[in-house]
Amino acid sequence: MVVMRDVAIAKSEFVPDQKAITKVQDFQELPELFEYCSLPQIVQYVKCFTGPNIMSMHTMLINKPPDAGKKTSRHPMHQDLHYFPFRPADRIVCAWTAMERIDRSNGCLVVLPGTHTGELKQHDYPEWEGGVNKMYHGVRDYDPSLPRVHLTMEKGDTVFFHPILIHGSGMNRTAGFRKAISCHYASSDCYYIDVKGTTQENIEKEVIELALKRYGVEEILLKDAWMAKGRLVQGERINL
Ligand SMILES: CCCCCCCCCC(=O)SCCNC(=O)CCNC(=O)[C@H](O)C(C)(C)COP(=O)(O)OP(=O)(O)OC[C@H]1O[C@@H](n2cnc3c(N)ncnc32)[C@H](O)[C@@H]1OP(=O)(O)O
Ligand SMILES: O=C(O)CCC(=O)C(=O)O
Repeated sequence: MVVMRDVAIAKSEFVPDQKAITKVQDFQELPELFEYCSLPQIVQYVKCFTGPNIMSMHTMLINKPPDAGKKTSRHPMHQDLHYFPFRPADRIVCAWTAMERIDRSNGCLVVLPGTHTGELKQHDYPEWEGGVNKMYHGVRDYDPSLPRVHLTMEKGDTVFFHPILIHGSGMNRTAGFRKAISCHYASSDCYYIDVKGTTQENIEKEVIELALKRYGVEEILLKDAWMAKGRLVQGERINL
């Protein structure tokens, strides 16, 4: 399990540590949370994208904190495929469930409809004055005049979205922590790719640096991190 803190409050001496937590990732070893990934209400839709052999690849309990005044609670516009060294993209889907009412005031999801039919684009850190969270890359060039849809959701509402869809989330202007739970699924028939020489090289480099710093692991590729995180939800584990 990885606990992530908001860059603007991680080092604050005025904010208690647990109040800086912006998400808990990789909860696949925690049975109560992992139950979300096999809920029939979710899986019945997931399998329309993945087919019968379903793997959970990435899990998150997102706890977007009240913004500390630097707008770091925003999540830059991105395509999730940037982080994934497996294909095909059409066999990957994210389920994202609101754990309370979420609207523009507490930083709802923002999507650019139709962009899932495009290509994976170059991602880099956005040049934000107040700083940006580590490993929060943003899509470099997209048409800012494309229509945006803000997803207002009630508690328990779930969206399912494609990994090439350009999306992000806004600033939390409220005093509460905005909570959502999500799982990225893929068909176990998907296959790993080598990201060397692709736009994904920059995220692989960061993951390698993090693995060395945190776990002392020297020889690792992006796909090794994903192989270790993936769990079979239903069907047969084939490639992933
Ligand atoms: C490849 C990542 C997997 C995500 C795949 C997801 C695909 C789905 C779509 C998305 O979610 S897109 C966004 C994907 N990115 C992330 O989810 C970012 C996840 N980030 C983290 O989990 C943590 O921020 C991270 C593990 C990278 C923190 O790493 P560290 O181990 O370096 O943090 P640590 O708590 O040990 O603190 C080390 C230093 O960083 C600082 N720090 C802590 N949190 C930070 C933060 N959020 N940003 C920048 N700096 C941070 C901290 O103050 C400290 O500073 P000093 O070294 O100066 O003492
Ligand atoms: O929950 C959020 O604020 C954004 C989540 C997101 O963009 C993602 O999981 O890819």
